[in-house]
Amino acid sequence: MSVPSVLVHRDAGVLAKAVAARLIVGLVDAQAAKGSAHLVLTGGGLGVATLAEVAATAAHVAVEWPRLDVWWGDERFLPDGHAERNETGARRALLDHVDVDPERVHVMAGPDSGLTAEESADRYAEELRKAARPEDHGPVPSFDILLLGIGPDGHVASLFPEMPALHDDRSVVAVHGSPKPPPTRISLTLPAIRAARQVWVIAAGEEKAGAVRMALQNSGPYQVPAAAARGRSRTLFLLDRAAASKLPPGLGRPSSP
Ligand SMILES: O=C(O)[C@H](O)[C@@H](O)[C@H](O)[C@H](O)COP(=O)(O)O
Repeated sequence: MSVPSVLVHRDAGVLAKAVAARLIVGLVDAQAAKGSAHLVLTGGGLGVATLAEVAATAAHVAVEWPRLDVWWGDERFLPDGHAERNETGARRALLDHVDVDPERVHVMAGPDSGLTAEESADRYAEELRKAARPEDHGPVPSFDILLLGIGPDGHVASLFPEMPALHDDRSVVAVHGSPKPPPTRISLTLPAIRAARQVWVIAAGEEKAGAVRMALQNSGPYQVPAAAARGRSRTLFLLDRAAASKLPPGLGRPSSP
């Protein structure tokens, strides 16, 4: 697993723009190398703001959107089209504005599908399994870039401290009793997250500073799930100054004036 690199930007607005630019280049590079790419999106305010900045960046046309597989790290178990679904935010911010192949936008089914949360998680795990190739050596594709927001409690995706999902070796699980509403969610597990080539943890605001520090100081993954958010070849913590404000000196190189 890769040791995290930390990049710090002036504020949340600059951070979202910088992550968007980095994401465009990362996808272009992955597609140049392999002909296609797998991207895992995160929910949350900063995750969606980043996608909106991708849509607003003229260079996004350099991404071959029809050859991108879009996944989610987690989803709120809400009906299709619900304003609080991570999918809804992503479609409004970006996916409705680029020519993605609908067959390659892999949605975590909500209750309107007739599935229970457990069945929805199982279906997603199967979709991931079908997309995996022998060289991935596992039940999920080697995601090129996997985005994660982080909560003040150190959660990533819908993996909250001390919850059973953290001990699950499947790739996708249903989460009940989420401390962050809504209570029922679908989430990739840590093994699925750690199958990614690159994991980017994005965070802005003072309220994330403690979680960011714990995530970078090798806390236990059950107390701080973000501490296990590591990519196979690269891990980035992309922060604004406020979210980086509790890092020990020397950790966190300012990336923008
Ligand atoms: O479904 C969700 O809510 C997200 O997947 C969750 O993991 C989010 O990324 C963090 O809680 C950060 O959210 P904010 O960026 O809104 O603080």
